[in-house]
Amino acid sequence: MDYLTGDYLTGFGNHHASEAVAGALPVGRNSPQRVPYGLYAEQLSATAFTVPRADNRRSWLYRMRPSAMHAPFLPYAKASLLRSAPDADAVASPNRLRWNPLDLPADPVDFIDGLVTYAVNGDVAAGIGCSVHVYAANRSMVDRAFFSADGEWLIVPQQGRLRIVTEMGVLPVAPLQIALIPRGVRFRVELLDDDARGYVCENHGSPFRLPDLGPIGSNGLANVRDFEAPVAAYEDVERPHELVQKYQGQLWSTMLDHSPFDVIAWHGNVVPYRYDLTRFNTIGTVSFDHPDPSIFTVLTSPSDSAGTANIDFVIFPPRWMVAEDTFRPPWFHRNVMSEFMGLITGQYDAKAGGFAPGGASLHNMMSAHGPDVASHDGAVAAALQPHKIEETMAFMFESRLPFAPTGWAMKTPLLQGDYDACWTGFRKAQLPPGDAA
Ligand SMILES: O=C(O)Cc1cc(O)ccc1O
Ligand SMILES: [Fe+2]
Repeated sequence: MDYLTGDYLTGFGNHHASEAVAGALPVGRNSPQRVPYGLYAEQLSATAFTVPRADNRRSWLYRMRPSAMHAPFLPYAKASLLRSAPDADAVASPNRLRWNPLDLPADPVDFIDGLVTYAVNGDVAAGIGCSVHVYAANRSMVDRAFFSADGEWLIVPQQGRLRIVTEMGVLPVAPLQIALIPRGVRFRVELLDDDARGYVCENHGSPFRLPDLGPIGSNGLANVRDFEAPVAAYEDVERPHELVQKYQGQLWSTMLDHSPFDVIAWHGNVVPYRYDLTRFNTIGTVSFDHPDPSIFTVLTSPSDSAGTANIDFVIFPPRWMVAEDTFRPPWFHRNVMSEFMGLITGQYDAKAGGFAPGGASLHNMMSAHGPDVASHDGAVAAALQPHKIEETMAFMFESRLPFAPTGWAMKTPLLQGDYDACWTGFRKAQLPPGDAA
């Protein structure tokens, strides 16, 4: 199948149904006494059974063997740099931090072994916060599959196209698209190009959903119809397969004597999906002032406190800048929320240099940040013609919980020792003489 073609089930939060073999999906009941073809029925719950109907998420999978048929998981044999909170080596920092892009590997490395955690927040066991990982890989996963019991995975490719094989079907995903793999869903990442690099937000809290639109109305931002889930697809492979899971921040592994991608049919609203960020209907000011970046929210994981997200996934897409008498780039600010940023392509309008595609930055709760000197001075001097910011895509994982950078993230030479320097040398404002207290 070509990576951009194929059939997809569209919409967000829908109850879908799909069968790869005619007659495999039971009709009128979830768990008949005898499932067609001797398949095994299995419910996958992403929310508690009793969550109110509008937020309740579960799917039914009809597979060749029950998932339960496996030997005990043992600690993963290789050293992994994946972490989740609490992590004794991850120490909260009030400092502004920025990293150069993660190197692409020289030795053969697949998606699982190419993952490293940059920052963690919340508490994985309590089901709050997230873990932010970056992957750099040059090999497809072969005869092995992965799932996270710790949360759903929002995958943001930065370089290299991926073919993500999941229990519910196949999702090709390229840079400027995102993929979401629900908690517990097994997947395998194959590379469609020589190398792949990207970001992952592992969400330990409530599943991502679309933000409310308020006065924007019934359309706009990420539109419901642009989310694509795969149709059922399976493989009938009887070869040893390694199944790796992330459980409470640690990797565990077991062996199966078959491929776990043996789901013939499924229905429900727990689905992997992809979304093309270039379809985002970007909205901005047509008068004055730089709006809060919440207008760029693609997905939100709400917390128990209304409007105060466990995590927001926010993008900074190409857009027209037309504001009059306005400092157009992001303003200086100190935020109660904490901001982890990455760059997929191009240049970010608050930073004239130093923030490269594949790099990352962290501005934690109440840390003062904003445009660097060059971006500030340029924006103050600019003739305010309509101007299009083009060929760029930055993003932010914004959370109510401060991020703790991992031990790896604080020790790596990718951490820029001189990041604070981008905010030195601002000229002092000149007051009229004689009015100081
Ligand atoms: O810090 C950043 O660059 C992200 C950001 C962008 C913006 O337009 C307004 C506020 C904000 O935190
Ligand atoms: Fe910010």
